Amino acid sequence: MTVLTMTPERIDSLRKRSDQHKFDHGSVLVLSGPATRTGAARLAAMAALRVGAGLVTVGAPRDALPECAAHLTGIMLREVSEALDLSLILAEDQRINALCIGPGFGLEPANGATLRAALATHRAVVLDADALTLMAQDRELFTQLHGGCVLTPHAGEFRRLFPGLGEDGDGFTLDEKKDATQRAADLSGAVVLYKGAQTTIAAPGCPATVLDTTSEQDAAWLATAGAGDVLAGLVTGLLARGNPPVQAAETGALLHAMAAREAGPGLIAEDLPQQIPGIYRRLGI
Ligand SMILES: NC(=O)C1=CN([C@@H]2O[C@H](COP(=O)(O)OP(=O)(O)OC[C@H]3O[C@@H](n4cnc5c(N)ncnc54)[C@H](OP(=O)(O)O)[C@@H]3O)[C@@H](O)[C@H]2O)[C@@H](O)CC1
Ligand SMILES: Nc1ncnc2c1ncn2[C@@H]1O[C@H](COP(=O)(O)OP(=O)(O)O)[C@@H](O)[C@H]1O
Repeated sequence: MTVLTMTPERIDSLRKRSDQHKFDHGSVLVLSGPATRTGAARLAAMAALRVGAGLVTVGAPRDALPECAAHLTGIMLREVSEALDLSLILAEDQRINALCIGPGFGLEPANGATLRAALATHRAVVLDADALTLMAQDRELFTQLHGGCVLTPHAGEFRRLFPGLGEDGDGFTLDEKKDATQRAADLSGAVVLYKGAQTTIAAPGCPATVLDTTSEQDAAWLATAGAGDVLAGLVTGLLARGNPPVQAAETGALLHAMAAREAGPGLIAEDLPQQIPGIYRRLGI
């Protein structure tokens, strides 16, 4: 079994060199839901910025712009009210090289069109939460997935998106979870990061890797609202920084668990991105 560790190569890939500027570290766009539902996207955006993406922008519907502006400082803001807005932004700004869609996004039918527009550009994209549910409801969207996509389902989302592959009432052994993750990656053509105390990650045609935190009390505190949104942002930031999708998923999961250890019992989602500087310092980055 391949167990994930923070190897010297992984640590090296996280460094910034003195001859680089912000655009060398990629540009992220995180799509938000409407007013009163912007928190999840903001958590993801903060995580993407902390992990080292050069620029991070939240794309939000018009009614959500004041709420986002009141909360965001180092993160930029654009209006994305419909699919056309996203297509125009992505056509105009070729530097945006990683997207995050799903946290707090909403399940309105028009969001399916926005998701389709994102997939059509073949940009690297993390699909989480509502993006996964939208794809479960519209199988045509599922067929648009490509090798630059990373899917980050929890058990409920996995069951919806991959009927017949997810856990039944008896739960999964680790081998069963690995097998389901590999099959899901093969079916979707995307990297699949299946969340939980045992996180399994697979790329199409490759065996799954495992991050097992079942014996860790601190990691159990990740069972809190928004922790998954932070993970989605970490992976998106790592994609923007040029990591291949499977490496971005693996390094993101490792940093997420390290952030939980660092923050400890009582942690809430907002605490997780703030742990990254301390973790990087201790890793010698
Ligand atoms: N700060 C914010 O703004 C936050 C905003 N958020 C946003 O809220 C939106 C809804 O997302 P969501 O995940 O809460 O709900 P949903 O898609 O209905 O799935 C939940 C159902 O699945 C099932 N289930 C099974 N296993 C499970 C598991 N391991 N973990 C969790 N669920 C599991 C479970 O069913 P049960 O097991 O109870 O039968 C449950 O009924 C989404 O946009 C998200 O980004 C949140 O991120 C929080 C912070
Ligand atoms: N008991 C646990 N032990 C370790 N990690 C956990 C545990 N419960 C949840 N997590 C992690 O916390 C995150 C929760 O994500 P998710 O269920 O999508 O929550 P949200 O939608 O509220 O952000 C995932 O990364 C998951 O692996």
